[in-house]
Amino acid sequence: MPTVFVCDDEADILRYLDKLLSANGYQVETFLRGNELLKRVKASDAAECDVILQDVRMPDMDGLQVLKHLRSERPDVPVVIMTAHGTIDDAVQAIKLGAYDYITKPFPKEKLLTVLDRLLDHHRLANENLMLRKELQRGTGRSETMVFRSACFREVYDLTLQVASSDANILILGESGTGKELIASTIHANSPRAGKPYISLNCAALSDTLLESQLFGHVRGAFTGAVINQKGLVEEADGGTLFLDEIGDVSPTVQAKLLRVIQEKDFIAVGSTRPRKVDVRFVAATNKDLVNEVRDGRFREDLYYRLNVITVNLPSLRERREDIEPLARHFLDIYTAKMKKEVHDFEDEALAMLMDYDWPGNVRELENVMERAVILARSNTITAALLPIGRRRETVAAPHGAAPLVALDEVERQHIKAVLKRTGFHKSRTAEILGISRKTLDRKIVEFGLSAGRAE
Ligand SMILES: Nc1ncnc2c1ncn2[C@@H]1O[C@H](COP(=O)(O)OP(=O)(O)OP(=O)(O)O)[C@@H](O)[C@H]1O
Repeated sequence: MPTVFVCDDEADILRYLDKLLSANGYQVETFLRGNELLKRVKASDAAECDVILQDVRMPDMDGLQVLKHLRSERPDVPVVIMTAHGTIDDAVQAIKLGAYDYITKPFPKEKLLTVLDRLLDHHRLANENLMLRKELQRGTGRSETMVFRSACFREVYDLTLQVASSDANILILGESGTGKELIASTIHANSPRAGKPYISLNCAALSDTLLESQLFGHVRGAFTGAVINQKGLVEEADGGTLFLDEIGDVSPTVQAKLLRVIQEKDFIAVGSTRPRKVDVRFVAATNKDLVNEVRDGRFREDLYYRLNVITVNLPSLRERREDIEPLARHFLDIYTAKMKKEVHDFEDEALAMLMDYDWPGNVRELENVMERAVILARSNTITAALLPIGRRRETVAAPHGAAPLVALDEVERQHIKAVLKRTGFHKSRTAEILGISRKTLDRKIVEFGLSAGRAE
């Protein structure tokens, strides 16, 4: 339930607002004086107050002064100012001082509720962005062990270390889950930029406008909801490395902006006119055939050449079956330690199944399978029954005319398949209809074996 702090020197109005807002799903705290409000806000933490509704005329303190203090004390809490009819100057001043919006008294209750609703939506979005940014950057500086036994992956690894020491931009190609992100962070960790930021961004996880503002930042007022200046990831990666995953999904507008920052080493924040200098090394990755994308006009050729100074090609897991067993043992160790379980080995049949399977989702799929197996394991060995691979999905015979009874994930698979078919395999549209992110859809396509050629 969102919390509103309301401050007005008229007790009747406070009572009215308290009743109105409480009845509409808000938690309300009221204050008759500006300094009481300030004291409470200073003592509150981020979770305690979502929005402040404040009268601009107050007996103890000038309302605009209160606003000024509020903004410097807690710039994260948006303030809506209430002004009297005919005092537009106050409203203008308040907006200049950083109020989110103003509302003129007397106002119809719907008007106030709409303003608050809209504000909380924007605020929620901004917080989600913040969480997303944290999520996106979670990989920063991680130094995971790279496990392999095959000669072909050894070559990839050697090339990775070799190119890491240069400052060239690098393009990593490989199917989903082959370890592109891991290679990117290894490049950074072994480069002269190692002590500087490593920032990773999945371009397909964000809408076009959000991606642009995440990358280049925005200035206050650039669009509705842009209440503060926001640094972009390009700027945050200054001096370090920016990893752009799923670069093949980037729109032409963002492609043009990326080309500029790579070529000119400067960028312009959304809503700004002033270019800013940065020094960033770009590592990009995709599971798309970029040459095809360039040929079909969906990806700029000049950007392709700028990013693709050196290419690292990651083989799929089925092309390096020698790596399956060491990887499976590696994930077994990780998840038994995590879940504090004593599972040390594989039944022969289980190992044979792992070796036989085609792994369309590559190392990520193997990791997921191992995590699940460890969770479900009841003894100290991984048995074939714990592995959801290579077995036919069971159906229960149905009475004449009725649909067969199938497992829930089969229903999910069929539904995703049907929507994909209906949209002509348009992934963004499909994800939108299903109400899931593009990334989740991609994962499910792999998991359910629904790639374009196979979703017949
Ligand atoms: N050689 C390896 N050794 C150990 N762990 C690995 C190896 N390759 C991949 N992994 C692990 O497998 C998971 C998937 O790898 P990663 O995220 O790097 O793949 P990706 O190619 O970037 O996937 P996507 O294309 O879906 O973004 C990660 O948890 C990663 O740490």
